[in-house]
Amino acid sequence: MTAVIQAPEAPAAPPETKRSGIGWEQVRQAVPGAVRRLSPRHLWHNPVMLIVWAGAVLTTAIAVIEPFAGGPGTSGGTQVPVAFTAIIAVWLWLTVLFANLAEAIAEGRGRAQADSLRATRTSTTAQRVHAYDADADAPAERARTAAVASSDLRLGDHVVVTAGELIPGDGDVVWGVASVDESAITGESAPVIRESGGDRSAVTGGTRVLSDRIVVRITSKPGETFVDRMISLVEGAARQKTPNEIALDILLASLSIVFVLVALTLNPIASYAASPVSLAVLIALLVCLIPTTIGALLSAIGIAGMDRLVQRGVLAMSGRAVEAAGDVTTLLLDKTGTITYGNRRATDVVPLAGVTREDLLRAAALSSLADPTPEGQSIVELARAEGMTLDARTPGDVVPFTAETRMSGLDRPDGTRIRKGAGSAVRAWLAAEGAPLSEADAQALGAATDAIASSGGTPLVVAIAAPGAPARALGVVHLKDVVKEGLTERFAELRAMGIRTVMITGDNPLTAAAIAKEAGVDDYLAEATPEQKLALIRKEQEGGSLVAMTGDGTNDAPALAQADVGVAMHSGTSAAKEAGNMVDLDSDPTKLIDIVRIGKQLLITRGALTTFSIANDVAKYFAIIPAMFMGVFPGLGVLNVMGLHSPASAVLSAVIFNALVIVALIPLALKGVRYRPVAASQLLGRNLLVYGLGGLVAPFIGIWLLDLVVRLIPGF
Ligand SMILES: Nc1ncnc2c1ncn2[C@@H]1O[C@H](COP(=O)(O)OP(=O)(O)OP(=O)(O)O)[C@@H](O)[C@H]1O
Ligand SMILES: [K+]
Ligand SMILES: [Mg+2]
Repeated sequence: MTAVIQAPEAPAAPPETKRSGIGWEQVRQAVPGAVRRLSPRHLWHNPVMLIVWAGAVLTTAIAVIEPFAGGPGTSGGTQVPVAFTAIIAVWLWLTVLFANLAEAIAEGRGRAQADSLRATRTSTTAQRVHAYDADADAPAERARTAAVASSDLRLGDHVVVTAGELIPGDGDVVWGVASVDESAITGESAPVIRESGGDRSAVTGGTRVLSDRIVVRITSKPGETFVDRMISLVEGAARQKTPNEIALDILLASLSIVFVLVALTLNPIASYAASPVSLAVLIALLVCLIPTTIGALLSAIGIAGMDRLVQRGVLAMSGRAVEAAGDVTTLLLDKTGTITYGNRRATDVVPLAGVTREDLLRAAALSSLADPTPEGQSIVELARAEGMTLDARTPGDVVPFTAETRMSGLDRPDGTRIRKGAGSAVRAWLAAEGAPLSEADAQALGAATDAIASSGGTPLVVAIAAPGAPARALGVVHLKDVVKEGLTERFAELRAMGIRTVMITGDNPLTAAAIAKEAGVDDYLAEATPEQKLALIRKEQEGGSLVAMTGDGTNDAPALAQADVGVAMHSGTSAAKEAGNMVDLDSDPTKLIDIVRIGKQLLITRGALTTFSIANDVAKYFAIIPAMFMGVFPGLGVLNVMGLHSPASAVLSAVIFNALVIVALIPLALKGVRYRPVAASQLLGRNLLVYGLGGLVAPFIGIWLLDLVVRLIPGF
């Protein structure tokens, strides 16, 4: 492994996907695919290889006709060996084959994983809800269900899934909480919690419910599920060229055309002194000069980059996102569930003067009975744990929590209205009710919320407006959350990569500051609404930054869609997963370090091999031209520094070298060049030195060695 950076808790990849080098078995399995790709239909997308293919066809035709037209004759004034054209033709075909092999091996790496994913798509029976019985206590009991095949489920259907059953399709949990075994998809054997109301509501078809019972709303059609997308991703079927790849392709094609012209001008020059160079030699020379190395490996590099991400448990929906990750300068992270574990729970209540602890807790719990968020449910649990009895029926009109209002509540049938939420939101509500806080209350409330916030907790202020009495604040609920371990070191690594981390949260500035300090992020934005998150990303992008964002909530979705790299947590809501262009199966926000490293590695590998390829081609020109014409222009013999045996052996050696270089570089293309988090300029300098200089020197040594062997062939 070249990985300099390793996740402290590296997730276990499914066993069949644990692989680093290339085995013979992999090569053997790729050969049929490589042969199939010899059809021009497939090569159409690869202009450089298409030229080689056309050259191979032409040379083959010449080799077939030659014997009837009186042998190969002379080329550039020298006698050409009898088998010359045929051998060149064989090596040109091999050149195309090697290029195809690179791509086929790269694609083959995902096949085993695709097969095991396909196994999760087996049809199951789903308990589809067709009616509700309003008198039953809990939603799962109210549901009247009928068994249908999972393939018959439609968007918006509700299904009940009970412990031991497979979840029949992708969806969001709308009622209940369950532990789910997602190992079929993530390879991670520890069960995960999926629950309604919060940011951990998405479930995936083919995973198994281990405990309890949930109601799931189906969010994807059969055939368009997450697993379907995952399969086409790991198989590379959905792969499209990125704009960068297209640009590079155009550059390589233009270079090839220049070399076609160079090859064509050889004859008018040579013919002053001798008979023209044969067509087979011209084609061989052309293939040596055009950038075949990078042309052969370009798509394999892209596929391998995607594959490396899959190995780390990240599904990239586009190659473009992977490339963007390599250039990311700013990383925005959601606080709750991303930097913290995300199960914000009520641990305590702080009543204001003149309010009993019991009154405060009862009001908070009443307003939370119909609040499905984990925060709301935890308040009910706290009240029950303290011995309070609460009627479970929804008592009045629910005011649901939204990220915009930062508040939720209940309007009871007797006219009492209870609100709980962020301090600023509840204060504004009180003011709107015509009962702003008294000086003393404001001070006491401020002290209580500040104390909770500076410890990193989230304070929820509770207020009540009973009929006939002025509205008033009752006190504060303390929601506690825990910062994930090991974040500080990982953010430091990001800093070393030149990436600024910014935490964005809907929470108040004090809590945000405390958590930001504890987690070690560079900056934070507090009390951010979804619109502000979006605006922040736009602002960063306008300033020229490439922005990555990780998030899990529905309120993160617009920002995830706007970010250049939007990494949705697999545990998050369906909306978040739809909006982003990557999904992290392990729901680990620091995975972005791996994503950035893999993106950078992809860009560097492509750059390094392009440099090598072009340097190589230039060197080949100077390596073989002197040998080719030494018979005609004896002066050129001086330049034949390697003492190549004959023009024919020089050309053949160069063609063979050109083909073998592709094979030699397949492992590097698939594995990626080494990456360390150093300054970009340093990296560029080092790569130019290694791959540029290496590319210049390698042909001289390689062709010289091959010539020693080729000269043993009779006639050469
Ligand atoms: N169930 C709830 N009822 C009332 N108020 C809530 C509830 N949940 C959260 N709040 C308040 O709303 C604020 C915003 O919460 P929200 O979960 O939307 O933040 P966010 O934008 O997702 O940011 P982050 O997830 O990073 O904390 C919280 O800080 C809290 O004060
Ligand atoms: K070449
Ligand atoms: Mg959130």
